[in-house]
Amino acid sequence: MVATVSDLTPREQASEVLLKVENVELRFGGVRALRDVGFEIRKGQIFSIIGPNGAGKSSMLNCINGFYHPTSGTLTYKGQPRKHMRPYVTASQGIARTFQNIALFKGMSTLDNIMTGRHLKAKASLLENAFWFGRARREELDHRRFCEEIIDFLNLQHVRKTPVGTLPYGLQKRVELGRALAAEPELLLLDEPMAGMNLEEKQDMARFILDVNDEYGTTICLIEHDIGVVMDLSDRIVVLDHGEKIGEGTPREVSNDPKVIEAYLGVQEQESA
Ligand SMILES: Nc1ncnc2c1ncn2[C@@H]1O[C@H](COP(=O)(O)OP(=O)(O)OP(=O)(O)O)[C@@H](O)[C@H]1O
Repeated sequence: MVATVSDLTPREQASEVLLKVENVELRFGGVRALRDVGFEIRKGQIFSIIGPNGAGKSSMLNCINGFYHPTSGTLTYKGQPRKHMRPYVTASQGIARTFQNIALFKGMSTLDNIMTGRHLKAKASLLENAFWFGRARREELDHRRFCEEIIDFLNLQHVRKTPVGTLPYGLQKRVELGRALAAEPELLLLDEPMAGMNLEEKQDMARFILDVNDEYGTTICLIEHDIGVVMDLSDRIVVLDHGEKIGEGTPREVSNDPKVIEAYLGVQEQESA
């Protein structure tokens, strides 16, 4: 069941629905990765999707960015229902993502990796780019300036020229966030941004996620197994289990929901004890 408006805070009620997911079903042969899933993400929210391994979280993110196409159900982004949209089209409409396993160009520098996030913003023609004159030259300089701002924002100045493959894991994750931000997304999908990080790296990443949401006004959809982080950051949480939505609400509502405790939070506590 999608949350009723009365469940939302006044700030959330005042903001428009950016993404509406209705009755989404996703099958891989006999596997039903998602079953009748529905929720709404409002502009400005930090929205999290949680649940045990194999619950369907990444599948949901892949449906949102067009990597998978739901077997049935509807995704409506900015009021427009979408049908079989490819990732580059969703990207051009303002949806960017990071991946569970870092997907960067390891031999390239931090700056060059972040610059790759700008390619959809390029308008210069092939000819202009080939000879690097006129619009191509101006664009390149603008993109570079924009990426340098992101590097400052994410505190990456000291590694701006370093090949990312040589950076510690936490910094690589931060570069990946920078590359996603370079696309100036309205909706940023983060797939386990804290995975494999130590406590200090997690605290840094949590701070950056809050700052991105606050300073850039970016709406965030987060998948994360670190429940402490999820509870601290999220405005709203949806809980999946075996492809089904078993709970939704504020962090407080979700953490007190017996169904969610039984399926996920209780198990998490036992594992970390
Ligand atoms: N490309 C695929 N082909 C076949 N089955 C898939 C595919 N992608 C996902 N699945 C199946 O769909 C189900 C949901 O997987 P998904 O990766 O979405 O779960 P998850 O909640 O993200 O898990 P985790 O927390 O371990 O990343 C699993 O049973 C998985 O094996």
